[in-house]
Amino acid sequence: MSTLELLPAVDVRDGQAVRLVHGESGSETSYGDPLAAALAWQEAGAEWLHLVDLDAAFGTGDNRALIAEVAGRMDLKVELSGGIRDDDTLAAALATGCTRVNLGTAALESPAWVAKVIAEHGDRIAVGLDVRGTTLRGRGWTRDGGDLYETLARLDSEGCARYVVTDIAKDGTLQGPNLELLSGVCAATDRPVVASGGVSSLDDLRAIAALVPQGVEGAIVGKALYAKAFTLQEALEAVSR
Ligand SMILES: O=C(O)c1ccccc1NCC(=O)[C@H](O)[C@H](O)COP(=O)(O)O
Repeated sequence: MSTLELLPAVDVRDGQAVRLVHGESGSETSYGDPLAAALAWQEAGAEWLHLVDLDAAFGTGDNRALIAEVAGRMDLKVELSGGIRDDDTLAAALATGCTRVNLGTAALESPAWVAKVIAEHGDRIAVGLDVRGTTLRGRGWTRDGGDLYETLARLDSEGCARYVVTDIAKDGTLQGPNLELLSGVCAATDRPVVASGGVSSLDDLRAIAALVPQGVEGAIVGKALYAKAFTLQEALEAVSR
């Protein structure tokens, strides 16, 4: 059985590392300098960083220069998310040298463009399936965007390499991941799944790791690390086999 990958999260709003509750704009808790946070996860042994431009996701500006600086300073693999919706924003994201980008809104609103960039960039494109129940949400998780399983079937047929699955009701709440949702998505696709939202404890990570045989490849951890529920070293140890 292979090890669950861990992706500590650095979500950037107005130049600061923050965490939101349910992804809602205005619910920010600030955790200071994004580069310092990213370097801390890297020094603690992270192999991945999940880096989000929340302003770009919400349409309240962007942190493009800062995101490029953080990504450029990392020796680890970077997954870049937030507001990547067209050729310009995709080119800027890929030019940071990140390992892959995570498309959200575009997969709901611009399916033809997403199919094209999946064909062009393959494994460098992941799609974020951000849901309330089984309804997808786009535009910084503020607008409904269709049915999870219908969209998943379409993206599978277009060759999407991987999905980042977030239960918005859990995100930033420290209430534990939605294991049922993760199992449901894994049953519906043969592509790897990255779990996101709600991790609160090492037991949550062990529960997600138990889904690796079903197709879960990784877990994003945000609030729990900032709240010091456990250290990254403890998390890496908990999911290594
Ligand atoms: O990833 C996005 O594009 C995004 C857009 C709008 C709101 C939030 C967004 N991402 C949030 C995250 O990726 C979180 O960092 C992640 O789900 C961690 O959640 P948690 O462990 O519950 O803090």
